[in-house]
Amino acid sequence: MSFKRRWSHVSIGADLPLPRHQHLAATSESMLTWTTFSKAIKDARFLRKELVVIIKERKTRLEKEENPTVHDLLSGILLTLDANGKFRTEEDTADQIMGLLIAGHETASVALTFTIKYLAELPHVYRGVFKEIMEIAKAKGPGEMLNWGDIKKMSYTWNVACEAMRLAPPAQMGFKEALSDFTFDGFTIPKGWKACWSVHSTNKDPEYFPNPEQFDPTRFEGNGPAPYTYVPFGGGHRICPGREYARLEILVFIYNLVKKFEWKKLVPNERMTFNPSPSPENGLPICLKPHDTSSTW
Ligand code: HEM
Repeated sequence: MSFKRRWSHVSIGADLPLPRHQHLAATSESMLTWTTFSKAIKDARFLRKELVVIIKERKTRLEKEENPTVHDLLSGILLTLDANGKFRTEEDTADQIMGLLIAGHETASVALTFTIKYLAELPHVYRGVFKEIMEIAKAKGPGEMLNWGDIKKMSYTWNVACEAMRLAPPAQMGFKEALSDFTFDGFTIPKGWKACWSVHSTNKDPEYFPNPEQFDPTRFEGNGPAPYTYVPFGGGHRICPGREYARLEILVFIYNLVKKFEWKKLVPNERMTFNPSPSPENGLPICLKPHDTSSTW
C-alpha cells in the first residue's frame, strides 16, 4: 500500500454536524456583540422556528394517541409536566432542545478536540494512554465491545482528558444568582445579583494547581483536586447532569482512535480562538498514521 493511501488527513475541531455558529448562538446572544454573532443569532432563530414546526406536528400526533408514551427526547419533553404542573409550550420545548444540543454536543466536541491536540503534542502522555488502552484491547476477543469494567480501567486516559478540560474548559463561565447578601474578597454582592463564575481562572489557580499552564495528568491521581477548585462541569446541585455520559463518550472515542492510530498536527503553532468555546483556528487538522504501518512521518 502506498505511503499516501495509508495516511488520512482529518479535521477534528470543525467536525460538527450543524454549522458551528448554530451551537454557539444561545450563549452568544447574552455575552457577545451583536455584530460578531448576528449571523449565528439569525441561524439560531431560524433553527428554533423550524423546531417549533416539528414540535407542533408531534404534539398534534401525540394528542391523537389514546395512551401516548415516551419513546424519545421530544415525546419525553412534551409529555412531562413542568415545575408549575403544566405542559410546555412549543417555544419552551424548542428552547429545551436547543439548550441540550449546545450543552451536550459542543462541550464534548471541544473536550475531545483538546485531548487530541495534547496527545499530538506530548508523546510521553500519548504513550501512557496507548499502554492503558492496549492492555484493555489485548484482553478482548475479536469484535468484543467495551464494557463498563473497561471504562473504569481507563483512569490515566480520563486524567488526561480532565487535564485537557482544565487547560481548555469547553464551557468558559456560568451565572449564579445570589440567594442572600454576601461579601467575597472585599466585594459585597447583594441578594438577587447575578454573579459570573469563571471556569478558566478557577481551574488555573496556582494555589491548587502549581505550574498551572503545565499539562500534568497526575494532578488527578489519588483524591484529585480539592472540591470546587476544578470546575469544567460546574458544581453544586446544578452541576452538569451530562458529565458521566460525556466521560463515556470521550473515553470510547479516544479508545478507538488510540487503538488504531497515532497522529501529528498539520499546523504546528495553530492559534486558539474563543467564540465562546476554545477552538483551534484551522479546526485542528491532523495526519493519522495506523499502528500497523512501517512508514515514517
Ligand atoms: C465535556 C462535556 C461537558 C462539559 C464540559 C459540560 C459543562 C457544563 C457546565 C459548566 C454546566 C453548568 C453547571 C453549573 O451551572 O454549575 C453544564 C450544565 C448542563 N449540562 Fe453539561 N457539560 C458537558 C456535557 C454535557 C452533556 C453530554 C449533556 C447532555 C447530554 C449536558 C447537559 C447539561 C445540562 C442539561 C446542563 C444544565 C443543568 C442545570 O442547569 O441544571 N452536558 N454543563
